[in-house]
Order: sequence, then structure tokens, then C-alpha cells
Amino acid sequence: MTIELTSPMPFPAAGTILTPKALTFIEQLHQKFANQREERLTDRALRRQHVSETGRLDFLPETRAVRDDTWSVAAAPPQLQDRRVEMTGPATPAKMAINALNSGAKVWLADLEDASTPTWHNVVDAQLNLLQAARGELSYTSPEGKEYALRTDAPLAVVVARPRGWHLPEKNISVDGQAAIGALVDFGLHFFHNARQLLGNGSGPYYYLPKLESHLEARLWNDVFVFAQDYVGIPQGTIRATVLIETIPAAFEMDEILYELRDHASGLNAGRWDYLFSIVKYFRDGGTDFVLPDRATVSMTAPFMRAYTELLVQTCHRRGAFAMGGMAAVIPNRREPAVTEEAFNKVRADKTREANDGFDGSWVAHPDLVPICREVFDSVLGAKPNQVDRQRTDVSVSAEDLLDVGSADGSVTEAGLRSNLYVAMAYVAVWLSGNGAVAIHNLMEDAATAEISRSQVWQQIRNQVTLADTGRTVTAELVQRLLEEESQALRAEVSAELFEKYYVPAQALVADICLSETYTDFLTLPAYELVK
Ligand SMILES: CC(=O)SCCNC(=O)CCNC(=O)[C@H](O)C(C)(C)COP(=O)(O)OP(=O)(O)OC[C@H]1O[C@@H](n2cnc3c(N)ncnc32)[C@H](O)[C@@H]1OP(=O)(O)O
Ligand SMILES: O=CC(=O)O
Repeated sequence: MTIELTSPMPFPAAGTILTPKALTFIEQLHQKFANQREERLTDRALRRQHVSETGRLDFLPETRAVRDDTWSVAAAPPQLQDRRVEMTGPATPAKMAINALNSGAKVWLADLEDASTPTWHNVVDAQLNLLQAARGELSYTSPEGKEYALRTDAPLAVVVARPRGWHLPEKNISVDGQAAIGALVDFGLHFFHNARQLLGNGSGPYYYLPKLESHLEARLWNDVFVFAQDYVGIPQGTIRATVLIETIPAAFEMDEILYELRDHASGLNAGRWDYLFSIVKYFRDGGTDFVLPDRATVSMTAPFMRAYTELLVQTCHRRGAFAMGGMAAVIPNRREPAVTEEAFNKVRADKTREANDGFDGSWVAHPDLVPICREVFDSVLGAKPNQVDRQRTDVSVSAEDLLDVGSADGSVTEAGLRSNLYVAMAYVAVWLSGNGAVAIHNLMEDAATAEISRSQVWQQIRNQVTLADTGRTVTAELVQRLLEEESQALRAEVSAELFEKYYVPAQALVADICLSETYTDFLTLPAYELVK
């Protein structure tokens, strides 16, 4: 066998997941698809290079027929007909998984991606929790003795697992001497252990696919699904995938992405945070027209964001697919009623806009937000499980609309720059400690939101932006100084031990990626080198 674990089993029960048969499946996936994955990653670099030379993206002339023809995706299985509330969160620790399954949401996006640090322990523990959940066997006792069990008085949320994106390796497994591919490890282990079990439960192997940049990446996933279904001997078309439209090039290929996955597609999701990250990344050297205002001031009602979400709803419904809303990152705080009230109001407003625009359901980051999202969608859907029949023929979105980044209100301020540096450092520190999502100043921060923060800083230096509140120009020297000041603020907030262990390396990493001449494509790639 050419597959090997390059690290010891992370904990004794890991053998339930890392079985010889499951590893053989991962090996086969790798051998069949590693080259295609490499080609797709090369395409990404070439396309970005083209954008940097032309300052432009457009709908593809060669796929016009796919956009113009009449076709639909496969019908949604019964369990995915009603997705009005989707809870997101990591699948490890077990407590979070149980809380999400019990939350009353219709779906749980079990996140192996942006809300999870892919430490070897987390990667395998998340799989173990999902395996036990599929068999109704997941339970947990906290160190304080609080018991957690799967509820039996109401339906559990349907699991839709989100594997890592194509770019991330899994360094604890090697195949033919190369690091395994994170996406194939996450999908492969989940599918191998649970596909048949989930079908037996009346559910199925359902996935969210993150960070796609083209329909060819969707084709690659489709090829993986076809191979995997044959491998375990379940009917073709059993898998259902919802694709996150969270990169700017993918917004130009929504039809094509659904078309490639048409036998397995169940919808698209408007992943707003990664979308903003992608805009900054793609147009980072596109001049000041592409410089976004402070992260906190970019709203979903900015014309270019509205163009993106409206096009998504229209495209999905035209193809019989679900349009899923995104994440309002404000979260409640059970100890602070005023914070909770503000979060409820903001989430209600966000979900109301989505429901009225035609989305079929949306995401929440915290169990206390489930009732708000449900109530809003109940009031718009009435007795219907979804509103896929709402065609939105009134929508007309051009390439210019999608690229009208300058239409965002707001300015770049020193307060916003400081906040970006603080969040990037604090998030990376928490990520290095093994938590992929954290509340910072009552906002949910995960890999996507941290990517925006650090990318904005890089873009502001590159464009020598003038700060609206202080009149200073953003330079490497200014950023270095503010980074040190924000780091001192963080030093005052955490223990000396934590600071040395996680915040010092986080500061070094953020300094490196914000100040270097070359832009770093994903923050999680250099960060991954620092975790076991
Ligand atoms: C841009 C995107 O990709 S969005 C999707 C990816 N991001 C996410 O999924 C983030 C999901 N959210 C979270 O991880 C969490 O809500 C956080 C980290 C932001 C805040 O978590 P906490 O600080 O634990 O919140 P809080 O203390 O209020 O939690 C209260 C209870 O709710 C539980 N809880 C909170 N959020 C979640 C969640 N997303 N899933 C399951 N349980 C949750 C906690 O475990 C805790 O349970 P307990 O009372 O049994 O101990
Ligand atoms: O993954 C979702 C996003 O908003 O980013």
C-alpha cells in the first residue's frame, strides 16, 4: 500500500476512522484525482494572472450554450426539501456537534473547513463524531459533569458536511510520497464510513463544497462523486452537493457549476465572507476602484453584493436548485442581553432581506439564532417547504454590476485598519490553539473573515490608501507600528503563557503576510505549517 500515516494515531479511538479499508479508498481517490486537482490549482493561478493584467472578469463565451439552454438539476431528496434554517459549526468537539444536531435547525453544516483548525486530532475527531452521529451513538460528558446526548423528542438536523477546499494538503497522511489532499481526506473518510448508513437512515451523503473558482473544479468534484458511488456500490445520483459561490470568478460561472454537478447538485450558497476575500484577492492590484471600505461597513445591500445574491437566486431557481443565504456574523452573548438583542435585530434584518429576495433558507452561527431565522422564513414561505418556484425573472445582472466594487459606501479608516490587524492576530492565535471559530467583539470570526482582514491590509499598503479619520497614508511602516500596538492590547487580554505560545507566532505570521511583497493566497497554508 502506498498510503501511509506520517503521524501516529492522534488518539486511541482513531482506529475506528483510519481503518485499512478507509485508507485504501483515500489512496484510490488520490491516485485518480491528484493530477486533475493540480491542474485546477494551476488554472487558478493563470486566471488570477490574467485578471491582474486586464483588471476584468467576464462570463465565459465558450459556455454560452449552458447558460442559454433549458435544463434542471436533479430533484432534491425529501430530507433536503426544506432547508429554511441551517446551523453551521465545527464537528469537533463532540459537544458542539451534539448542540448543532439538537439545535432545531433543518440542516447542520458540519464544518471540516473554515470553522475548524485541521490539527490531526480535529480532523479525525470530527470524523469520529460524524460516524457516531450517523449511528445515533454520539454522546459527551463535560469535565464539569454536564451530559450531552442526541435528542429524541424532535428531528435532528440533517448533516451536510463541508470538506476542506482544494488548496489544503493533509500532511499527516501521504500517498505515493506526497501529502494527501485535505478535500479528498475529509470527503473520503466521511463518505466511506457513512454513505450506506445515512441511506439506511432515510438520509444520504450530503456535502457543501467550498471555495470553487470554476466549473472545471465542479467537474472534478462530480468525477469524484461518480467514482465514490461506484466504489461503495450505491446508485449514481445519491450524493447531493451544495456549492458555495464564494469566489468572484465562480459568480461568473453559477450556471456552469450547477450544470457540471447537475446529477448531484442541490443548490448554491451565497458565502459572503469568502466572496469579499476573493474580491480583494483577485483585484488587489487593480487600483483604488477595487479598494473596499472598512470590513465592518461593507453590507449586503451594497449594489455589487446585491447583484451577486440576486443573480444567485435567479440562477438557482431557473435550474430547480435551492438558493441558500449566508452568515450574518453577529452572534448573541448569553451573559449580555443588550448584545443579544442587537444580534437578534441584525440577524432578523439580514434573514428578512434574504427571504424576501427569494432565498430558500439561510445560515446561522449560533443555536440561539435558529428561532429567528425560522420565524423569518416561516413568515415568507408559509406552508411551502421552499420557494424554488419563485423565478426572479425581474433580475438582470451584468458583469459590470458584479464588479462595481466602488459602489460600496464607506471609507478606509485607521480604526478599521487597527481592527483588521487585531482580528487577524487574535484569530490566527486561536486557530493555532486548535479552534477554527471564535467570537471577537461579538462577531463570529472564522478563516474567511480573517482572510478579509489580512487581505485588506495588504491591498491598502499596495494602493497607498489615505485613511479617512487620520489622514495618514497606509504604508508598511505604519502597519508595523499599529500591529505592535494591537499586539500589546492583546497581551493585556490573555495570559503570558498563551501570549507566548500562540499570539507571538500569530503576530509574526500576520506581519509576514501583510508586509511581504508577494501576496499569500491563503492564510491557512502558512498557518498549517505551524500546527501538528
Ligand atoms: C464564513 C463562514 O464560513 S460561516 C460558517 C463557519 N463558521 C461557523 O460555523 C462558526 C459557528 N459558530 C461558532 O463556532 C460559535 O458560535 C462561536 C465560536 C462563534 C461562539 O461560540 P461560544 O463562544 O461557545 O458561544 P456561547 O458561549 O454563546 O455558546 C453557548 C452554547 O452554544 C453552543 N454553540 C455556540 N455556537 C455553536 C455552534 N455553531 N454549533 C453548536 N453549538 C454551538 C456552545 O457550544 C455552548 O454550548 P453549552 O451551553 O452546551 O456549553
Ligand atoms: O463560507 C461562507 C462565507 O461567507 O465565506
